[in-house]
Amino acid sequence: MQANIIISKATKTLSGTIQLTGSKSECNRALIIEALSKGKVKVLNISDAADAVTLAAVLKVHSPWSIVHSQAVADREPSTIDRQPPTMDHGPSTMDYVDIGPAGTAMRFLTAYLPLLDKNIIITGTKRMQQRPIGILVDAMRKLGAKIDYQVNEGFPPLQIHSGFQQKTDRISIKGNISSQYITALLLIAPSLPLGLTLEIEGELTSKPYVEMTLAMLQQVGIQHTWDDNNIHIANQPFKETSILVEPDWSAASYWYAIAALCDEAELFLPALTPYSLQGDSVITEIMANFGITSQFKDGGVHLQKEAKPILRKIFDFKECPDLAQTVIVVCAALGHDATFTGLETLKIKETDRVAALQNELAKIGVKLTEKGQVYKLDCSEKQIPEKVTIRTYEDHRMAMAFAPLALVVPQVEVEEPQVVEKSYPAFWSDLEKAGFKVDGYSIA
Ligand SMILES: O=C(O)C1=C[C@@H](OP(=O)(O)O)[C@@H](O)[C@H](O)C1
Ligand SMILES: C=C(OP(=O)(O)O)C(=O)O
Repeated sequence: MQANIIISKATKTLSGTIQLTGSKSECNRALIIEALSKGKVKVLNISDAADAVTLAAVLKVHSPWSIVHSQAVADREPSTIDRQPPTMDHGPSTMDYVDIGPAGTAMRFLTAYLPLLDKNIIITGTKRMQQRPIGILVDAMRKLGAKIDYQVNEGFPPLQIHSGFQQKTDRISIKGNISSQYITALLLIAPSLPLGLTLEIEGELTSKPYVEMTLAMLQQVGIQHTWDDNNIHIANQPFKETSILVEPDWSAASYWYAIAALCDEAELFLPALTPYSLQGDSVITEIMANFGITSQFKDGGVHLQKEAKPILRKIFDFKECPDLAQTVIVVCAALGHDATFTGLETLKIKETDRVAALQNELAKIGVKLTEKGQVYKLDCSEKQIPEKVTIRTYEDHRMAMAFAPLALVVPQVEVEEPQVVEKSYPAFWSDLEKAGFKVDGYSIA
């Protein structure tokens, strides 16, 4: 465990260039595609995000092809994978064991992918991962023909995946309002299923841009689909020989937008980000325009600039960009901007209950986030700025990164368990230092 760090910033100004790591979402999709394509598709600009590193290491061992598929992957230590002795429960075959830690997308994508490998594998994750629901996806995979058992609690990891997958149907109906990751997981394996797959999405679809990202990436590698009303269809079809270039992570960029929004003056360059991103979180450019941040795409990246202007927007919806919720809510709190938020339903089943975590930590500066049905209101009327605030991170990278910008308002922000940022943005603290923040107690592990 790492010691707490204390963040401070002498001036409310920001300048320079920050090179962000690759998108965890794009990279995790690309890695699964690379594996299923048996190396026909290569991944370029693999992300440093721990979740992507872990998934790459798992796929290095558990892949339908034996060639070591990319040097970057080959160099990584599969530290989370152990071959266990056979267990009595699963007959004579070897039971492999995969621990994907806190990586939600990796857990969901592997739950669809691993049954295709004809192996016996237990897949588990952190204590929190064992509380993140997966029943909807397991039910869908069972209907498709996978043999999956729950090891401890019905509906939650760890899962025992057994060999012997045989596709039983080409049509699955699946709820869309809990996590889009279940849908992405199924779409990623669809072209490799002998009968292809038609997915009927029941009810509303949450986090829709992530499903669009999946389909766009599949299209890039030659996989066609149709999407009519609620039905997405992908036939069995081959991947084309090509590469996928992972873009920098727009969710990571959001913290720099937040910092800029809390500065008096800001001019920052984020290379390689484009306005045509597959990542729905690129909508941060529009959201932050309300806080005076202009985004100019030139020189092969985006230039952020701060203009003083009144904040007029009062309602923000995060249904299509849930990972931006903490960033924007903390900015509103720091600026004392009372606002209303919707689309936060899925936040309760992410790395932590993010609504409860936000409520607890915002209370430390006297800001209330109240819940009425599906509408959340921020009340800054009793906001008070202490000399120092200590932020709990609840094993959630986004709690650490969303609250760090508060150092522009509170003289000292202490962050507990700062290593959580490794999940998606390992260089976050060193990038803050580069940008002129003082980060005391920080050491690269
Ligand atoms: O598909 C993806 O890469 C993701 C989908 C979203 O999850 P939900 O679909 O569960 O909202 C998002 O919160 C997560 O960080 C990444
Ligand atoms: C929810 C997230 O990740 P995951 O579901 O992949 O753990 C996130 O990165 O905010």
